[in-house]
Amino acid sequence: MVDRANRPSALNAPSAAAPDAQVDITGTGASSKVTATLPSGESVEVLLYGATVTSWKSNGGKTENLWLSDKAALDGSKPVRGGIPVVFPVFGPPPKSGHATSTLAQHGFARGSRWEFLGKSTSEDALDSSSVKLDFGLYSSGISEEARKAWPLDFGLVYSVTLSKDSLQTMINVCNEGESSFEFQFLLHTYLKVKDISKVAINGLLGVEYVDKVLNASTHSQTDKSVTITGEVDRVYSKIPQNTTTVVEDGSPRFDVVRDNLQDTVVWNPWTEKAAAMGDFSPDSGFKEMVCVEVGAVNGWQKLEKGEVFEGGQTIKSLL
Ligand SMILES: O=P(O)(O)OC[C@H]1O[C@@H](O)[C@H](O)[C@@H](O)[C@@H]1O
Repeated sequence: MVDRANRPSALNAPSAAAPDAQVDITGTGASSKVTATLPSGESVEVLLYGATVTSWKSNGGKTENLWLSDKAALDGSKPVRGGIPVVFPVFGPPPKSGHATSTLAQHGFARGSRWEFLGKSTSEDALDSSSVKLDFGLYSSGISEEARKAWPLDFGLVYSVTLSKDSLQTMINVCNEGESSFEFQFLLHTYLKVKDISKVAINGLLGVEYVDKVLNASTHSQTDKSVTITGEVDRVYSKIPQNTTTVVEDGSPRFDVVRDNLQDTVVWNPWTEKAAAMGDFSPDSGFKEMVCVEVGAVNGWQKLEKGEVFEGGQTIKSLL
């Protein structure tokens, strides 16, 4: 169990980040964000609202890897359309009844809550001069009254975002701080930026079963080596045996998405009509420049007993 007294905080964290990595906190209220930049130019930006990573630049800061809608709300008025929203404690629309999450909003409350910046924490990786680790926290006491009423359970989340030269790692730590067990789902809703969706192939899912949300939630098996996107795609791949999913663009590997203690991956692209129907999705043609590859634990529920901790996440490697 995470000991509250020992949680890192922005005030008392030992400054173990890469010696020259620069970390800035800018903005106020719901628009506050933390930016970290490595001496070699790579950077990451995390909005405290949702602990949403809104930008990740590699290649000396020259290549943006995440798609962010031109109309994404960055003022805390609604979850961010783009970047990496954190989905917890339920994925998609919650079960209609009979589950503790039933009255929560789609994708839960974590992406719509203001997180705390806990600071630059010590870790072996962070001692490497080419990486910096930022920790964010969200606790039961920090969510809206409405969310607390809908899910009155005591939890602590610590979300760690580690920027290295060619990769970004995002890991969640979920702790049950209550007196009884609870169940949850978790997902990292990553919007990857691509140049041309017609040239994108997603590999690493061959033979995996998926639920196709576009085809009435029917179950299928991935029979092609690559998933290609030529229309709306909304698939939940489950129990994936291998940890790496590779996004290939124009024949060359562009991203490796490596799951850590997570077995599921959602592939989503809204395509023409769904994109146009979302008020915060812009430009309308933006679906041609993004694909969501969302790692998670969304098949069934993760159960945590009192005091137990779950850890899982991803490392995305930019292969340019
Ligand atoms: O509009 P939202 O709530 O951000 O959800 C976007 C999409 O998120 C994906 O994860 C879901 O599989 C889709 O069904 C959903 O449409």
